[in-house]
Amino acid sequence: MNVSVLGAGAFGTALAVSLAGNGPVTLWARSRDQADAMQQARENTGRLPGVSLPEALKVTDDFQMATQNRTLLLAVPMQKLRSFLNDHSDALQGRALVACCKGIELQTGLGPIAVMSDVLPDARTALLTGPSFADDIARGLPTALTLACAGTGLGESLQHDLTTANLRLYRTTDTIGAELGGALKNVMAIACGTVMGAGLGDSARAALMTRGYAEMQRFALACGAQPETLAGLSGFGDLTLTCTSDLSRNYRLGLSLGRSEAFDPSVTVEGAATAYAVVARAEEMAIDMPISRCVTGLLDGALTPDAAMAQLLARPLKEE
Ligand SMILES: NC(=O)C1=CN([C@@H]2O[C@H](COP(=O)(O)OP(=O)(O)OC[C@H]3O[C@@H](n4cnc5c(N)ncnc54)[C@H](OP(=O)(O)O)[C@@H]3O)[C@@H](O)[C@H]2O)C=CC1
Ligand SMILES: O=C(CO)COP(=O)(O)O
Repeated sequence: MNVSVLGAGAFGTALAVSLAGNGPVTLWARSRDQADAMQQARENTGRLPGVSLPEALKVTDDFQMATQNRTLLLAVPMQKLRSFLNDHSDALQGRALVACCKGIELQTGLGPIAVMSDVLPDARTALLTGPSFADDIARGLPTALTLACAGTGLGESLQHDLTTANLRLYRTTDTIGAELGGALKNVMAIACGTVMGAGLGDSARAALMTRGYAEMQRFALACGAQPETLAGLSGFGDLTLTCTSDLSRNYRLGLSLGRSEAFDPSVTVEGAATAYAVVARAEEMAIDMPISRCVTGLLDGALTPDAAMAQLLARPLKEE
């Protein structure tokens, strides 16, 4: 099995480390300096410090060389996916591409699979998503993910290629459900972090997670997702992880909002742009997304945590 991971951030590096347990893996970094430094130090000191890169993992900035392999994982942030595909469209046309990002594109309202198909109509596409911190995967801790692929044959072959000793992949053909579960849970994680940062309590977080899940389902089902997918690893599973752990960057952004503290803008926080994308699309579709709307209000500075919570509590009473 020959796999390349394109994008040497925290997640790309972690996946490459795990996959190297199966055989040779190439990890592509866009900067030559970064590729050289990683190749020499055998560590991604910037994004995944403390994890040794195994022998079977080669780091390069040579895109042509990296794309010789059969399976290509794309580990760049959601809002950068389109420009990455455009920059490398010649090499990626007609290939099997597995997106590893979570989110909805701000300009178009599309998820990762739809963006890949939009830019490269001949590509065969899949999505790897679900509850997993890069650090856990890289340290070989047990992890289960969802591999979403509309084509059963390609899905089975990717599931086989990308499963490792500690990384167990489940398969689905519901690409819409997998895309939306992974995108929306990040918005809910910002909300939950805010509640915890503001000291509003564990009970409030449990309420937000549950009503957030209802909101995720409402939106995803209206977009054509299957309810079982939302209840699986890519939806409920990732919601649980991200809303309860301060290893999550989305949750940590929320903590900062709750505490009125500054947050480093260079950190990848997918839920921020996705919140705006979801609210815009929900308005077009006349879907009620009160928690997502509050998250955009918090991000804008238009709402304080207390005002957001007061807004949610003052909504008309209804059946669960
Ligand atoms: N970290 C995690 O625990 C997990 C992350 N994910 C998902 O993985 C995706 C990536 O996140 P993560 O790796 O953590 O983010 P990081 O911020 O750690 O890394 C992002 C990487 O993308 C690269 N990049 C950005 N723009 C481009 C571009 N236009 N062309 C090529 N490369 C580019 C960056 O390169 P440079 O350094 O040169 O800027 C960097 O290597 C996100 O969607 C995230 O939700 C999913 C599960 C777990
Ligand atoms: O997606 C993740 C866990 O499944 C990682 O979460 P963050 O992007 O919030 O760090």
